[in-house]
Parts: sequence; C-alpha cells; structure tokens
Amino acid sequence: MQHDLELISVGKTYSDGTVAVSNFDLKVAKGEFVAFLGPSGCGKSTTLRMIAGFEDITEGEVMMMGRNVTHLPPEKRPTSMIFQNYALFPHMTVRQNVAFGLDVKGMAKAERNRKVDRILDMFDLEPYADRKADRLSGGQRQRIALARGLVVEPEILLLDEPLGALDANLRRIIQNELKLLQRELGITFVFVTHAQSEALGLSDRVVVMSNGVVEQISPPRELYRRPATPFVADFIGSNTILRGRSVGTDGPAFGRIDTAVGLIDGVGPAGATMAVIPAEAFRIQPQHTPGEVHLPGTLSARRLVGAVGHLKVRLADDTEIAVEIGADRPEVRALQIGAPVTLGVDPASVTLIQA
Ligand SMILES: Nc1ncnc2c1ncn2[C@@H]1O[C@H](COP(=O)(O)OP(=O)(O)OP(=O)(O)O)[C@@H](O)[C@H]1O
Repeated sequence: MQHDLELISVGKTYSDGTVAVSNFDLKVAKGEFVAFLGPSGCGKSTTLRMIAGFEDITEGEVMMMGRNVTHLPPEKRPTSMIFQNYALFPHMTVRQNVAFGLDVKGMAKAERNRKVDRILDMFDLEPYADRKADRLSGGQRQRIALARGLVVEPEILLLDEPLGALDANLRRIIQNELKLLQRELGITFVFVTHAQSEALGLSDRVVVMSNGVVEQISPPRELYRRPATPFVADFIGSNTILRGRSVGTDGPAFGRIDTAVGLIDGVGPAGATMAVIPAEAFRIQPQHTPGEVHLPGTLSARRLVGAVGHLKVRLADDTEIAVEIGADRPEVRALQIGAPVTLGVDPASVTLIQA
C-alpha cells in the first residue's frame, strides 16, 4: 500500500553536533491525522521542518505519495506548513495573505481569485478580506493561516503548534473546527504539539517522542491502555509504576512480576520488569475475585474534582498510589484519611513492560 508520507530512518544532526532526531520511522496513510507529542526539545519541530523541507535531512529518506522528496525544496513538495506564530504578512490584507502561495506559483489571476474567494468563504473570512492582517484577533489570524495553508491544495498539511498562541476557550473551538475540516477535506495532517489533550483528542495516531527518538506510535486510547515504554507510562495519563523481577505464571495469558508490594500479574512480554497500572483501573475494597491483584494500604489523601475522586493510597512499603474513581461511589465518601483500604486491579488492565 502506498502511503502519503513515509519517513525511513530519518535523522538530524545540527552543524554544532546536536543530535536532534534519530532513526525516525513512520508511515502515514492518506487522510490520516497524526500528532507528534513530547516535551520541549524532543525533536518534534525539527522532524516537521524536515518533512516540509525547511531543514536538511542528515540521515534517512522522506517519501511522499511514493516519491522520494528527501532533497526537494519546500515548494516542490506536496505540503503546506502552518506555523505557531502564523507567519502572516502584517501589512498585507487578508486576501493578499491568502493569495500569496498561489501568486508564488504564478497562477493566473482569475483562477487565483476564484480559489481565494472560495477559501475565504469557507473560513468565514469574507467580511475581513480587505483588512490588514495585523488588525485582527488571534482566532481570526489563526483562520487566515489555515486558509493560506489550504488554498494551495496540499496533499499533506503540516501544523507546528498552530493553536499555541490562543486562549483555552478559542483553542477548544478551533480544535473542533480543525478536526471537522480535516475529515471534510480528507487531507493528511501532521500536527506538532506539547499539549497532551490536543494530541490525544484530535489525532488518529500519536507519535510520542523523547530525546530525539520515537517512543511509541499508537492510537490515543492505546497509549493509555498499553504504554510501550517507561517514558510513555510516565508521560501519558496517571499511572502507578511498580518495578520488580519477572517470575513464572500459571497461565499463558498473563505475565507476572514480583514487586516490593507482592506479585502482580499483567499483560506483557516474558522477562518484563515493570508493571504499569492506570489510576482509573483500581477498585476500592473489592470483593474477592480469583486472579485479581489485591494491594492493602491506607488512604492518605482524597480530593474530589467534579465527578472524579482523586485518592492516594499508601502501601506497606511507602509507595503512594494514585487512584481515580467516580466521586459518587459510596466507598469514596465513607473512607476517612488514615483508614485501611484494599485496592483491587484486574490483571487485564495492568501492562507489563521491559525496562
Ligand atoms: N538550529 C539549531 N542548531 C542546533 N540545535 C538545534 C537547532 N534547532 C533545534 N536544535 C536542538 O535540537 C533539539 C530538538 O529541537 P526541536 O525544536 O526540534 O524540539 P521540539 O520538540 O520541537 O521542542 P519545542 O516543543 O520546545 O518546540 C533541541 O535540543 C534543540 O536545542
């Protein structure tokens, strides 16, 4: 199957010797929405700029629609890029800003105007068409940047933290618009963000990066359910991580590790040394269920945030475990701080990883 975008062992070493990205492999299908997520400095923007052609690739290859574009300049690639600061020309009107990419291509005036009008209409920008770009609000500028990126009809739209400058409310509104737009146009989106909720809420798959390497590429739900590395387990969601040593199991379905708080069964490879348990996987004071892991401890903190109860339970070895449970559960309200509690967890929601 041909992919819209393929990165093959892509790497980048800057001229000062900084290794920003190494061995990046990725295949993106047509119409897919992929987010690069990771802490500041992990190499997200460098990778996006290499895809766009703004940054030389020092290792590996980039393919687009089956063509090798590794050494092509940005304007020869079927991509369009939207920057965090929008990079609009402040003294040009909205219309001139949007038309810019078509002018660069030398498109005939009539065709250009038709395309610009259509896209201004699509983004509700017609009323501002003749206003200078610096006389507009953040949300309006954001729409111009999107309109400008899309008017050239790219196969792949690259977005570098495009919502970073917006306040939380506007950010949510434009997130929704972005998702609808992407579905409607069927364009492939590659999006860079360090906001987890954005990456997890918008994309079909997330590429989690740290220190220039890919940690995991998965649909958002899978990152929560089955983190593949210690970094992802720590970075995504709210997990308890227990270290131990691998021991034999009774059945083939689960692995088992021996930790300071007892034996923990979970899903993962033989030889795993770490159990990852999501905060929402714990049950409080469970009935005895065969196969379930039980951990005795004492309640050390309780905080109710809307419909969610955030509890902390301290185990015998002083490990503190984060538990999230419906705030309306009777056991949440009945327990006093310091009270003994037992936590239960189904091994199917425990992930064992090799660390
Ligand atoms: N022009 C450059 N020369 C040398 N090193 C650079 C250059 N640009 C970026 N770097 C380094 O490369 C690494 C990756 O940077 P990059 O901007 O890709 O990270 P990022 O994940 O996008 O971070 P942020 O979220 O802060 O934008 C960092 O260590 C950064 O300091």
